[in-house]
Amino acid sequence: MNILLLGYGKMGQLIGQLAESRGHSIAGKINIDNLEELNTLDPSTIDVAIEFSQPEAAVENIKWAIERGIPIVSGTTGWLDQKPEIEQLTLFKNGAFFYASNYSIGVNIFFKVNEFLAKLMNETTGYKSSVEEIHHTAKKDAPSGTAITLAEGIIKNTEGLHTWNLSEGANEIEQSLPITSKRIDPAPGTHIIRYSSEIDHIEITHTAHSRQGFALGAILVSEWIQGKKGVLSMDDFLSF
Ligand SMILES: NC(=O)C1=CN([C@@H]2O[C@H](COP(=O)(O)OP(=O)(O)OC[C@H]3O[C@@H](n4cnc5c(N)ncnc54)[C@H](OP(=O)(O)O)[C@@H]3O)[C@@H](O)[C@H]2O)C=CC1
Ligand SMILES: O=C(O)C1=N[C@H](C(=O)O)C[C@H](O)C1
Repeated sequence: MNILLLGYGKMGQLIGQLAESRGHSIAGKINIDNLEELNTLDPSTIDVAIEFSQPEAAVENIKWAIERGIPIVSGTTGWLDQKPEIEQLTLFKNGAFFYASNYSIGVNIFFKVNEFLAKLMNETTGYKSSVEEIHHTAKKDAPSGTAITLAEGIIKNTEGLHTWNLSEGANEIEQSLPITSKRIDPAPGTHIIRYSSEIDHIEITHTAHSRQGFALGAILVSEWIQGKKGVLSMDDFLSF
């Protein structure tokens, strides 16, 4: 595949290295300071655009690819209020748009375990649920996209929980799941789900040891998306 990297920071660089080691070529490495390079590219030579940039840049990057008929695999977090607009454009242009808040296979297994645990906990009383995420200090958004996906998985399966809130103290909000965000270097990404009662607590944790799992997942999805159309997600890609 010939891959265009939209965003060439920590993730873009790792994806580039890994993609080349799998025999793919890189059509371009686009950052804020060389955006004009996009005008020199021939879209018909690009098999996929992989987008890991920043919240304010994601929508324009994704639109750029969809409008040129290039399948787009996006991992940028913190812009999802505009996802419906992107989904509409994808369908209108008969394009291919893939989004995941986390491309690691381990985290996607963790998402399933989280939903299963939430269903079990919904059958009992006395436990308070919460989410904690820990990332490096350069992260621009909070809570993490992964923490939001985890919170949605809990809320969907818990009677009486209707929303989530970014928790900065001990204050509890009725019918809301608290998410705590911590920024500690060099944490690539840790997510903890807790159910606490007076008697005990239950905790499940996913800890990324590096960014390798995110990068590999994005490449595997980019290989898989070839020839596909529509709005796609990890549920389409994974068989579990
Ligand atoms: N879904 C997943 O599995 C994962 C998602 N992420 C998400 O991916 C995103 C990127 O993460 P990461 O690589 O660590 O962040 P970095 O800050 O290291 O990289 C982001 C890059 O995007 C560049 N950029 C800024 N504006 C634009 C633009 N308009 N077009 C193209 N590139 C631009 C930045 O350039 P400059 O530095 O010059 O501003 C920077 O090089 C984040 O939103 C993060 O949350 C991260 C890991 C996994
Ligand atoms: O910014 C990061 O680094 C990460 N961002 C994603 C998120 O917001 O969930 C995924 C991963 O945890 C790393």
